[in-house]
Amino acid sequence: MIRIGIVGGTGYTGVELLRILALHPECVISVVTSRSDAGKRVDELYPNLRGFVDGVFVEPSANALAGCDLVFFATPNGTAMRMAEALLAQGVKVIDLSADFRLKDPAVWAHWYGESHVSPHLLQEAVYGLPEVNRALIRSARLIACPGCYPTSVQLALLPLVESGAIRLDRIIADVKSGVSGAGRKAEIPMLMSETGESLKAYSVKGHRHWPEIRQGLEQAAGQTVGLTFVPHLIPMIRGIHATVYAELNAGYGDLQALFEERYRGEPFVDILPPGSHPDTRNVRGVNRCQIAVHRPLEGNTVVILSVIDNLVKGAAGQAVQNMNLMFGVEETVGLRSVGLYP
Ligand SMILES: NC(=O)C1=CN([C@@H]2O[C@H](COP(=O)(O)OP(=O)(O)OC[C@H]3O[C@@H](n4cnc5c(N)ncnc54)[C@H](OP(=O)(O)O)[C@@H]3O)[C@@H](O)[C@H]2O)C=CC1
Ligand SMILES: CC(=O)N[C@@H](CCC(=O)OP(=O)(O)O)C(=O)O
Repeated sequence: MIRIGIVGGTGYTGVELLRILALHPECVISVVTSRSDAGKRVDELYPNLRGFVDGVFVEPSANALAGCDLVFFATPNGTAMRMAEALLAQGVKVIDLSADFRLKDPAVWAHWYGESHVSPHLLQEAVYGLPEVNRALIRSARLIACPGCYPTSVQLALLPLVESGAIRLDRIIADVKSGVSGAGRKAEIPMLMSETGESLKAYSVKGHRHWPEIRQGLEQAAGQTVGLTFVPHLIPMIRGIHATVYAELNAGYGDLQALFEERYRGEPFVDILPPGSHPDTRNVRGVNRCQIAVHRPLEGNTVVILSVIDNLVKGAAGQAVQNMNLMFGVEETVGLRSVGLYP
């Protein structure tokens, strides 16, 4: 059995990890941390876990986590980079759901995250945990940087086009909407129901920290620089991400539906929908799945890709468990097979 530690067990991605891991046959949840709820029973804070998760939250420390085989960080940016090294030195593997190890260049990381990176050498070692790209590297990694939620939806939408040279790389547009759980559980006025409940707005148009992450992934796939406009939006739903991605086709681009079906053939968690489909976030709610549809509008030389995920599952905790399965030699889909809720 894999002995699991979760740092940040009271947050939205933390409790989603608990929900998935509670039913995982190869895991035992050994340590779950919280500073503000230390001493409280996990199922007192989250009664949905009654009968599935036993134990109390404990204060986070390398000592408390040392007996684990694997520690997930479901913490704000800037936390894992301060604790990962001590754990790795004790032979504990680490999967970070935050952005601490996603960017390879420490200067770029410092620019977008507002402080210097405290473990820059680990940026080189960390494997970007997008299994549809890095499956072989993930299997032998001891430190995984789980992709952000927006970057997961956008990269999966674009990889077949970028890898095959089907589109112009200098004018890609990603228009992406997120539910409010993407901002986490912390209390903030802009996230109140009365602020977001009947309202839709874009934000960070000038630059969002997921922009360099998406670009890094696309540039690795293309082998050259890309030009990307990324505009995130906050929409009045709890879970879900809907990406609408626009790109200009190059001459001789071929059958796009076949391109996507071929690229993701055998991928357990990417579902290419039939031609003409319009994916809906509710169909992936609570499941580790990305549904994608490829469209050619009537006019122009544009391809439009629609991509939906649950930000807390394929965009965070589910993808983290997918990585765990690969790292520990467990069949990739174990603990992750489920069907979305409808309606
Ligand atoms: N929400 C989402 O859709 C997604 C989130 N992510 C990333 O995952 C990470 C977690 O997100 P989310 O679950 O939404 O966040 P939340 O704000 O909901 O939860 C954060 C958790 O971290 C703990 N925590 C906060 N500060 C520290 C600290 N300094 N040391 C140890 N524990 C700490 C909190 O508990 P306490 O303060 O009691 O210790 C809490 O349990 C973030 O980096 C986020 O960007 C990634 C993809 C999607
Ligand atoms: C809706 C919303 O606020 N979303 C978050 C991004 C989600 C996320 O958690 O991103 P990281 O993992 O990179 O921190 C935001 O825009 O800041």
